[in-house]
Amino acid sequence: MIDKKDITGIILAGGKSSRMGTDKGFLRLNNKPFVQYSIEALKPLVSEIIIVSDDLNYDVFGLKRVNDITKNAGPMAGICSGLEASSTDYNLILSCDIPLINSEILKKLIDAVDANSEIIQIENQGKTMPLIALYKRHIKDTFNGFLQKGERRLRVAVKACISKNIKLEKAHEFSTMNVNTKEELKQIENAFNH
Ligand SMILES: Nc1nc2c(ncn2[C@@H]2O[C@H](COP(=O)(O)OP(=O)(O)OP(=O)(O)O)[C@@H](O)[C@H]2O)c(=O)[nH]1
Repeated sequence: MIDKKDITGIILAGGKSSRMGTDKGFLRLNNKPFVQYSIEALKPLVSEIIIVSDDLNYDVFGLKRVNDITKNAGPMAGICSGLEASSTDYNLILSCDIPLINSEILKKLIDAVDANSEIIQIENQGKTMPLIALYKRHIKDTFNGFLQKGERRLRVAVKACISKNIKLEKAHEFSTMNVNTKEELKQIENAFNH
């Protein structure tokens, strides 16, 4: 079992939010900003939390915030900026649009650490989730190589690394739901209130 002091939490909170139309991290569920759910899920498991966003409004959470090194280049570029700022070998990476996430799920990623895997990601109903995943810091070099070639697709870069998937049991399936649209926001509000 790796120690908390060797793990950094990295939250991606940049991007265009073109489908939602407003910054997703500041959407609210039960009056709490979405990004705060990611922060609270990470907190018991990591030594430091870094938010990757050019938006100064995220400073309100009192955490380390770093700007994107490569602008408007999507989540893979955001991951590189976070890993560049991290001082630990292991890094739990989360998006800011998964307000039902919890520490129990993230702990499964930590428990699955082995000598070889560079990326350990959640798999839910056959879908892998590279934005609920544990990354070794050195994979930023592979990712930067892809970005330099103009390849921005995170899934393509993940395939080039040694990765392992952790399948979620049925009871947890809803916890990884992400919100991209106003309809999905309504769905998650309904789920939360029932
Ligand atoms: N730091 C950073 N985070 C990003 C970037 N692009 C996306 N993200 C984050 O990655 C996660 C998944 O984002 P997506 O839903 O794929 O993209 P988006 O730009 O937020 O939204 P769409 O424009 O609707 O696709 C969210 O937490 C975003 O905040 C980026 O360029 N930089």
